[in-house]
Amino acid sequence: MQHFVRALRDALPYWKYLAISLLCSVGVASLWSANIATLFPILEVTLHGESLQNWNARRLTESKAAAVQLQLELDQLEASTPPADRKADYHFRRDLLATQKRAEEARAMSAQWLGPIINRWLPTSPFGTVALLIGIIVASTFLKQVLLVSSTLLVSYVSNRIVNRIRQKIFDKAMRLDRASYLQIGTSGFMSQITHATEMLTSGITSVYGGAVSEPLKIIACLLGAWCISWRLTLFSLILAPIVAVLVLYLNRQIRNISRTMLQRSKGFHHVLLEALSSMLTVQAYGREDFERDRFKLTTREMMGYAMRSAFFNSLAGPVTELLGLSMIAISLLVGGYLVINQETHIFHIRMSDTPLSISQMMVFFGMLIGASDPIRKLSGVISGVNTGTVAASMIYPLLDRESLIVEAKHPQTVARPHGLLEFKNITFGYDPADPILKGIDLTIPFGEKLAIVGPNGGGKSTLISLLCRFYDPQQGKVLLDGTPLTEMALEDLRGRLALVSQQTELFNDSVMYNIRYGRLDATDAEVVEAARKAHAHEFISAMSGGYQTVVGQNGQRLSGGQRQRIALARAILRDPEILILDEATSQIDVASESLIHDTLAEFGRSRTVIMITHRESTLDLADRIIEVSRGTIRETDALVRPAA
Ligand SMILES: Nc1ncnc2c1ncn2[C@@H]1O[C@H](COP(=O)(O)OP(=O)(O)OP(=O)(O)O)[C@@H](O)[C@H]1O
Repeated sequence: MQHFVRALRDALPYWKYLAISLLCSVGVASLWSANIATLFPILEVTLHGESLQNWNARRLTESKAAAVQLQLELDQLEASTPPADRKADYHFRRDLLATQKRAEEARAMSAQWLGPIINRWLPTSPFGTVALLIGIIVASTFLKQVLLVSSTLLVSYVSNRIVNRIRQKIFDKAMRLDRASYLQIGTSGFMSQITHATEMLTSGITSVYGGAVSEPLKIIACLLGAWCISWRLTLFSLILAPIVAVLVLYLNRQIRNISRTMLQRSKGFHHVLLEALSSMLTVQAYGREDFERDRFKLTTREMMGYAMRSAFFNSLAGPVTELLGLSMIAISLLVGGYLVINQETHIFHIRMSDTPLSISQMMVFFGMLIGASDPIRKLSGVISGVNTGTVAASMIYPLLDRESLIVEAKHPQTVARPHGLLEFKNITFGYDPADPILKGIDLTIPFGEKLAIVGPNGGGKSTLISLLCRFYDPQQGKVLLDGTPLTEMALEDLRGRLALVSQQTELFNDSVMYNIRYGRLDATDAEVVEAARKAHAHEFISAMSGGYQTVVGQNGQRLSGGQRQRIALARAILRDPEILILDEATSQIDVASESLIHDTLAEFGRSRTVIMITHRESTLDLADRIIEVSRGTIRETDALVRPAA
């Protein structure tokens, strides 16, 4: 719940909108009960066929006379001496007379107060009065709807603003989180949070700032109206409320549990969806369409099962809360009917009213309870909204609070541009610290060197590069640029010096121009073309019908593997980095093109450090030095791997 409260607190910057919405809700609630209260004069006028002026004057006279009469009775009673065995009756009667006298005095006072208003503003004919009151009801209903729409729009605006901000924060978190944590949550985890969880949160916030304020206000306004007629009867009619509250609490817990499970399963649902759609080639090549369809069907069926359970408990919430409304009305109908028919003030020796209730009072009392039962029913929707919001917030906020394991330096140090020396000092690192991949690595790379890294699959070559990019920090030892640990440099500064062309070429589903320019966003078209020329990509790009505006498809799937690699290389060249990292970056490029690219790299590499991970012997020709990474250790070797001349 505390996370949901945080989401609600996020609305504080929009307090003006919420304050206006609250005022609208107060207006709606007041008009809601006022409309019902207007029934009273209509009934009085219709039942007695007299004008309101007469009715009020009669009420004033009758109440004054009744108060005088009650005072007389009270005086007589107090003058008498009660027998010893009737003392309780004596006190009861005296209290009753005193209360009734006070009630009649209050009624006389209200009639006196209302008199000038009624005389001045209301028509004198009974029908004119009824017509005017109906006109007032219609106008106030219209005003109530305007206030309702305004309040709904304001609350929707605020909840959508909050949720947009939260979506943005989750996205930012995905961008800034360290790689280990990112992989742990997974793309599907982030997708489910950004889509499903935030949607649930919107519904929760809207419920609280919308229904959780306006519906209870309506209930309070109506119960207050009923309270004014008979507070004892109002309390009596609420006798079943505690039982209903226990049932609602039980349903709440069920709905919350199901919502939590649904949200967790939605991650699996996104996972299956993402995996199947992004690996379509493998799915189709292996004829696994039915297999994937079944997998998807299973997750959707599972989701549907939970959705049905959620619908079941949510649909129960309506009848349960309606039970409260119904019980209120049924009890008050029974008791009220008895009191009015017999013109009594007590039932089963329990006092329900000070003076016997009139038919009009009883009708308005019922009207108030019926008026309260509708928002009580709607409250069930609010409760389920709050539940789903609570669950969503309990998933979202821990993610937002998650700190990246890659900590930004508080006081970043500056390193010369270009740097002079890159060092890996006594590096030990494992994705699982108990199982190190790199063990006590020492490596020094002077600026301008072209270093080739070779070694068996899984030896730790890419891992070494990940440490240089600070995707991970080593458990032991340091990576240093000119003696400054990378952990003490600004991350932006460090990564601004690097360009990585990784094994899995990642391209965006946009134009070739966009993909190359991603290396340096302010590059001109001419610079992009120049970079493409250096990567020997210009020829094939120009040959395409759209040229540089050709859209490459999702992850560049409309291009060949070698073409994708050349675009990625152009992007890295455009970045003009201090350290160019090529992780099997030319593995799919044909031999003729590769030798041309090597010429480019030889030229381009003169003013920067180039680190090449490669299994290709031809690439080794470019290197000034070759090292082998195997089983977590490095071996510096020239003769071992360099092919014989
Ligand atoms: N994110 C990760 N989480 C856990 N283990 C990982 C992760 N990435 C790599 N590994 C493991 O670390 C080891 C080294 O992997 P790495 O990618 O560094 O090898 P490599 O030398 O680059 O291999 P290749 O030549 O096949 O690219 C492997 O055993 C791999 O299973």
